[in-house]
Amino acid sequence: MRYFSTDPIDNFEGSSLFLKRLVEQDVKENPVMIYMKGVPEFPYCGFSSLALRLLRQYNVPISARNIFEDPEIIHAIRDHSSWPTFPQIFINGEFIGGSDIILNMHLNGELKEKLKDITVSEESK
Ligand SMILES: N[C@@H](CCC(=O)N[C@@H](CS)C(=O)NCC(=O)O)C(=O)O
Ligand code: FES
Repeated sequence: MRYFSTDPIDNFEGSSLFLKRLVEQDVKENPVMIYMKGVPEFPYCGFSSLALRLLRQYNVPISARNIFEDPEIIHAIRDHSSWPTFPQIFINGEFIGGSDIILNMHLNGELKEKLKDITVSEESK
């Protein structure tokens, strides 16, 4: 499980262009990316917790970012997905949806299909 922080980056952190690029990079570089409320160990909200719990059943590397860490990132994420609420899940760069959608896809087998080519690399085991 990878968990990102915006802290170590101090050049143009906080600017809307920086955050837009950060989101683009997140979803490009991380096959399963979740923007959530809280950190994976302590989800702040049941919706984020549910989405994470479902994704964790598939033994794929999951990357997460806490939207409260830098609330400005919320705008960049919403601009990228055109989706208003959190959590937001991206798989292979594609916006998938929030917890309702992930739950439905888990139940109908679509999530398994979407995640089938994503493997856990040695370093993230
Ligand atoms: N039905 C939504 C539930 C998520 C939801 O309603 N999230 C709300 C409450 S956590 C939200 O993000 N509201 C906007 C905000 O808090 O900025 C889903 O499927 O993901
Ligand atoms: S933080 Fe209240 S419903 Fe998610």
